[in-house]
Amino acid sequence: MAGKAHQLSGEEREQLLPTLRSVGWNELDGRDAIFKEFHFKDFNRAFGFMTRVALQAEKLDHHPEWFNVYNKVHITLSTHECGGLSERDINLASFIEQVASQMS
Ligand SMILES: C[C@H](O)[C@H](O)[C@H]1CNC2=NC(N)=NC(=O)C2=N1
Repeated sequence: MAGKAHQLSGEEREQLLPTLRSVGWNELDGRDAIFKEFHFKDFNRAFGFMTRVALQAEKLDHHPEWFNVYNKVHITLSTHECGGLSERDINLASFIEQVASQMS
């Protein structure tokens, strides 16, 4: 991905996070990252969702930390390069929302 990621400023967070908060993303305690739990009808839907997200993550060279069991997918987003939240996480979260809305 082009350019170096920078950790979001307070002002950038005020601008970018409310939309994601309104659809269930929360900031973690003790770590500069965002988290959301997704629930699907069954494993096929959950894994289909993960497959689509994985292909985009690879394209963006920005990858989720995630956990799956059956129909549940827990996702944490953070940027290692800058040690916290960057615009890359916001962009990936927005893509993830688009995919989830098409899968559930
Ligand atoms: C070398 C490679 O470009 C980096 O390790 C990328 C890969 N995927 C990544 N994913 C996430 N979530 N954060 C990163 O900083 C990151 N960096």
